[in-house]
Amino acid sequence: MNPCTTSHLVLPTEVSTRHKQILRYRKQQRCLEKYILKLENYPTRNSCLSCRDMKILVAGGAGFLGSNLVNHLLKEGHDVVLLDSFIVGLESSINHLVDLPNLTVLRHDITKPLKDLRVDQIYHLACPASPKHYQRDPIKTLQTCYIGTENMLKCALRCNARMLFSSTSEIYGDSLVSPQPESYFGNVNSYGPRSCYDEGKRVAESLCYAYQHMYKLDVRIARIFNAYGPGMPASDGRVVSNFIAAAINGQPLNITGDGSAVRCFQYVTDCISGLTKLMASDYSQPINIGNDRLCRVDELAHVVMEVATKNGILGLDKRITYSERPVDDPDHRQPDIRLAREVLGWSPVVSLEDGIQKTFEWLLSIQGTSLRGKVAKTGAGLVSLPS
Ligand SMILES: O=C(O)[C@H]1O[C@H](OP(=O)(O)OP(=O)(O)OC[C@H]2O[C@@H](n3ccc(=O)[nH]c3=O)[C@H](O)[C@@H]2O)[C@H](O)[C@@H](O)[C@@H]1O
Repeated sequence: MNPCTTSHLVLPTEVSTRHKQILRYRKQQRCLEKYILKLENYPTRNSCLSCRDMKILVAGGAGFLGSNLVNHLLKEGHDVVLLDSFIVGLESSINHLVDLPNLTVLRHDITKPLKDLRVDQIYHLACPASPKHYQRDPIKTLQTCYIGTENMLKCALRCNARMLFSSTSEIYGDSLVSPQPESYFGNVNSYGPRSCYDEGKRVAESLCYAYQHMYKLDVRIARIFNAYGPGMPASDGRVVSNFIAAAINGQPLNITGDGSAVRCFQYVTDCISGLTKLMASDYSQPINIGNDRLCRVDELAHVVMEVATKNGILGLDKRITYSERPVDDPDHRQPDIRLAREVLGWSPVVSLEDGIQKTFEWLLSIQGTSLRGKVAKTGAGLVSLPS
């Protein structure tokens, strides 16, 4: 047996690694200090909700929706604590923000207990959302949905903060009704490859309401339908970024299935405005946030090809390939957004064509941009960026 592989041996390199970890941990503790909850100083919920300078925690803040939300909240003048495990979320998605004084970035996996952060509101968006990512480690996805959500709820409880949970259209499964109203209970396969996400989000909704029931915690549930836009990396794996990235690279657009699956794609700024309106509202039941314009997947392919052609990428006509449809891929997904219109006064405003054009321009602009490693690690698995 190679003695170097036995676990009780401590090699010199490990000693120095441990030392570095301790130093990083101390540094991180110093950075965390200002967020440690002091109950006597804590403002009441009502007094802080109308302020523009709230401290807001965005879990999953380096993800596609999270990074767009952080951007928006910073522009609104809030202090933002961005928390992300950076397993799916990309450091590059927040590189342009890290120098801002009112942003703090923490590397933290929400399945681990959370330090006492003092915040007024929590947007809990931390979970891989692309089937490619959430199916890679279904156990971790389930843990993130259940344990992670419970850790966020406990944090909200300690702070007396309002928490918005990002649920999903996937909780309706392969829907038997269309469009899907919030009252529809869904048609979900509890053991298929998507179940870790679908059932995970369902149990997380249930957990949010259990906390509301038991502890009067103030929760908001947004069921988000197929968002896309700038900030969704080419590697995301969802259809819009896959199609646009393929078009930019002059590759065929690959449809999984026969192209007849129906989705409704919402542009990211519409989604963010839906989330912030929901957070500011008094409505605590689940609410659909989506665009109700129907689009078959093959129609989306044509929209992307048209946009690419307009932008000077030629020769894409009929460059579509087909491959096997994923198991349990929902046939027909369309949000019923009457409730969001009525209760939040919200409806999507960006057309599919405009949104695809903007996303196309963004993906084109970041081609060749390499990731800059601005986020420093700490030994405890938490990271703080210098503000
Ligand atoms: O973005 C979302 O809101 C949702 O995206 C996925 O749900 P899905 O609708 O399956 O999203 P995509 O992976 O983008 O697939 C949409 C359709 O396009 C097809 N597709 C996907 C990728 C691709 O390269 N080509 C392609 O034809 C899929 O088979 C599916 O029919 C996730 O499962 C949800 O968690 C998430 O909430």
